Amino acid sequence: MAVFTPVSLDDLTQWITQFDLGKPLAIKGISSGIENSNFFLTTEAGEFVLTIFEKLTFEQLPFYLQLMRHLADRSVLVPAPVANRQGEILHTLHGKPASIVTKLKGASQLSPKPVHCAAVGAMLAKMHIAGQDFPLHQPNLRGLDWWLATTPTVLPYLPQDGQHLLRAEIHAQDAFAGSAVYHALPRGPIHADLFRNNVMFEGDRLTGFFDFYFAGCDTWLFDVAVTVNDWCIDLDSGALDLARLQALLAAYHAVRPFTEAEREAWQPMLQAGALRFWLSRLYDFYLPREAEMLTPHDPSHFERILRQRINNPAPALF
Ligand SMILES: Nc1ncnc2c1ncn2[C@@H]1O[C@H](COP(=O)(O)OP(=O)(O)OP(=O)(O)O)[C@@H](O)[C@H]1O
Ligand SMILES: N[C@@H](CCO)C(=O)O
Repeated sequence: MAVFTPVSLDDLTQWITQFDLGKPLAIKGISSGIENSNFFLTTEAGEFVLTIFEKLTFEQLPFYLQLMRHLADRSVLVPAPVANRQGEILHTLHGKPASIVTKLKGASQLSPKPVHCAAVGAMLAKMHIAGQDFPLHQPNLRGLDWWLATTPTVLPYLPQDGQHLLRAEIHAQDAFAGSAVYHALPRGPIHADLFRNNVMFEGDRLTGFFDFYFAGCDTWLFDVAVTVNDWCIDLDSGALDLARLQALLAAYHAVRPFTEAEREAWQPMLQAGALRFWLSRLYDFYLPREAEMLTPHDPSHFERILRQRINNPAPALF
């Protein structure tokens, strides 16, 4: 159960008239989300996803929704926010921020093969290029500043060897972020959470990226590292799967060639991608927010990935 704010067809009868979507025909709560109340909505115009935002505010949402609109307008496969007749894409329903976006076809591919990784790599590169002229700016809110602030909060919960690893890695990442190589990295809006459960496929055909609510402006290579650390690994050991890795990187590189600085930064960036999710999972595990509904993700998964990246450096980027 993850619909926090119920919505019925009756609630929509009047509300939906601000859009050119015809009459609402069916609405069904989606159970898998943990951040928002999501619904599949069928109207005379087709199928959509209605979201009521439970935590994000009216001030925070334009960056995410406008970014999706911007990318969709440039043929990147993402849900397109639907505007009302006034051209607005952020709405109010039951007193909370709400959006309607197009529904992606298909389902998540949770056991990806190289062909799926290649599709993800190519679309990610396309997304980075398409985001270059996006006019709004928001930093990656789960970037270095957040890692530095969160580390002392979670350190006391870790055993000695975990504390040692976390201290060493945060120190290394702080130094890396001050380096000339880091400052030479190309950057722009990134998804920043492109895990297997945030991409849809129909068979082997990618139909879209979704869940942009961790997006922000950061290095493109960080996005690639986060994506690789989920799509191109053996989930039990955290070890890289070279066939999937090669497929994702080659497809990305064919659309947007990696730069020399990115080649130099690849190893520390893979570690940064692992550190980010180790920290957020530690935080959610040891300091759960009030009224947290679901079991937090296992932090040790990303500790394993971080140790793997340190002990078994990835092949060089081409
Ligand atoms: N545009 C879309 N098209 C098709 N399905 C969607 C779309 N948006 C969301 N979904 C479905 O709704 C589910 C929950 O969405 P989403 O992951 O964005 O929610 P969330 O509340 O941010 O959850 P979480 O934080 O767990 O990722 C997805 O797993 C997916 O099945
Ligand atoms: N992808 C994140 C969850 C937030 O979307 C994780 O696996 O920790």
